[in-house]
Amino acid sequence: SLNLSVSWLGMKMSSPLFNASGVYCRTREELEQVRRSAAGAVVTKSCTLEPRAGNPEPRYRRTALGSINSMGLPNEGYRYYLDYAQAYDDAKPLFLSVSGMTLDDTLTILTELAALKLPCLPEVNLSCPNLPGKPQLGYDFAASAEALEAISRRYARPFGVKLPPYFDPAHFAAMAAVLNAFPLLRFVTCINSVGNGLVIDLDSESAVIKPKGGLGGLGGDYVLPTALANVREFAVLLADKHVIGCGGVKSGAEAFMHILAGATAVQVGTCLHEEGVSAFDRIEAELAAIMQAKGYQRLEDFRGRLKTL
Ligand SMILES: O=C1NC(=O)NC(C(=O)O)N1
Repeated sequence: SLNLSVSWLGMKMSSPLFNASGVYCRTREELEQVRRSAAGAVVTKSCTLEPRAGNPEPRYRRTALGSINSMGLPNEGYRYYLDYAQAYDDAKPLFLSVSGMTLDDTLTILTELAALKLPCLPEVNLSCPNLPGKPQLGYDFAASAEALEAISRRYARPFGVKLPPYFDPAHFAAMAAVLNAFPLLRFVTCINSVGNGLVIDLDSESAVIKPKGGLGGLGGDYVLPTALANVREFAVLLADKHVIGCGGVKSGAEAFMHILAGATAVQVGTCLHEEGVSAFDRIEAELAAIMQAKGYQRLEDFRGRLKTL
């Protein structure tokens, strides 16, 4: 029979699917819905030192090809998520997404996380594209190296990062060189939304979201090929690290593609936002059907085995 489980970094996931940070994970009610669902893990909304209301609305829109968002890191503040993690008593892995407004804030949050000696791993967000005036850290290789150096020294435990999409082999190589210098960095999640797209409504002749003149991060069908390329490139370039796939997953087919490209596990964002947590059951069943049809019993049978022409 089929086995869709994933064992990595001392954790076991019964399904390779879980939520993308930011979706179904701001409040404990949402987190509990994901925990009780068929998802194999749970990740929290990126947290900051203080609670944040985020950007003015409208700040999220579904479109025919996916989504655009400029949420602006609305969250309950890091203590809320540490409290949730302390009370969390489930075999399903819990990841804590951290996105301090400054490196110091991120280090403060991580230091308090370390002190709690919880099993949950941090996913440090280097890629929020929606803070007016703040560039995505992941596009500044020197600043990324500085942050990873400080985290490795101060947190000094296994951690992961959420990366922005890159679009040039020189950038894949440059960021891989930075990431490979940090052995405590055990996973990268590729990708965050494709930053600063502009969706225009023809009838109203207007942008569809309010922040930043309508600029926002793209998700869904728009980003699948970019997400797959980033998963593939970092799966090849990073030595002894896991790549978590994120971007454009709406069925078993895209989940299969992410794993074929090298993903250890796969996050679902836009599709989860639109469909709800039943998406995990559906996508998992579709993935199993594809594996069955191809004669694969386990994810290891095809993970990373993308062919080229
Ligand atoms: O990292 C992020 N990516 C997004 O696409 N949106 C959120 C946000 O704006 O809070 N953050």
